[in-house]
Amino acid sequence: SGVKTSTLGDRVGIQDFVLLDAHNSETAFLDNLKKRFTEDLIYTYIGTLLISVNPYKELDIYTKKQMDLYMGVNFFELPPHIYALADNVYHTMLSEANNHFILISGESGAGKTEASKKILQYYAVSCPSSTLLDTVRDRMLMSNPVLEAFGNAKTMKNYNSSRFGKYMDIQFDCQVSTNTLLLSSH
Ligand SMILES: Nc1ncnc2c1ncn2[C@@H]1O[C@H](COP(=O)(O)OP(=O)(O)OP(=O)(O)O)[C@@H](O)[C@H]1O
Repeated sequence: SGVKTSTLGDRVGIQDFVLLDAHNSETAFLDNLKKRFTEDLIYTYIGTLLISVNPYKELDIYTKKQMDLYMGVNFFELPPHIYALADNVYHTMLSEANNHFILISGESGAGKTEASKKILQYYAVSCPSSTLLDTVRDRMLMSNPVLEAFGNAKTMKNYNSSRFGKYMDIQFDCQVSTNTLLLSSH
């Protein structure tokens, strides 16, 4: 089949496509995604890239407990998760002291907006806290409904489709707290 069972974590199919024997087989690739998806495992890595399949239902994987679990953990120690990616980017930024970006792409309804919200929520919870920062964070998280109210529309593919591209710039101060969020629409 070209798919071998991982010995780590969730054990359904393979968690990282780098381990797929049939690395040039689209069928094996899709089979693995499907196998994991039917077990509600929506995330799979290709090395440090993360593939996400929209579950179109609420999953119990975005709790504070899950966030705590992924904080500061080695990328490949736990099952693939968007929190692992967010955490990895954050810590790489700290250790390399330079800018990093997360590029989220996919067709309409793929779950890009939801993914960006999960990342923001993760940073809101995992970064150091103070009264001022909490205010900035709340504003940051609450900016989404405002932008969606102006820029989203119901389409055939997505009942809440963003009709604009989104660029978010999260700036951290030297105490590595979230500082500012700049948004621009095109
Ligand atoms: N991780 C998730 N868990 C549960 N539901 C999700 C998840 N991701 C997406 N969805 C569901 O799918 C819908 C569409 O997702 P989203 O709006 O993020 O897509 P998009 O890729 O941003 O689409 P567009 O390009 O049209 O704006 C969401 O409103 C939500 O109902």
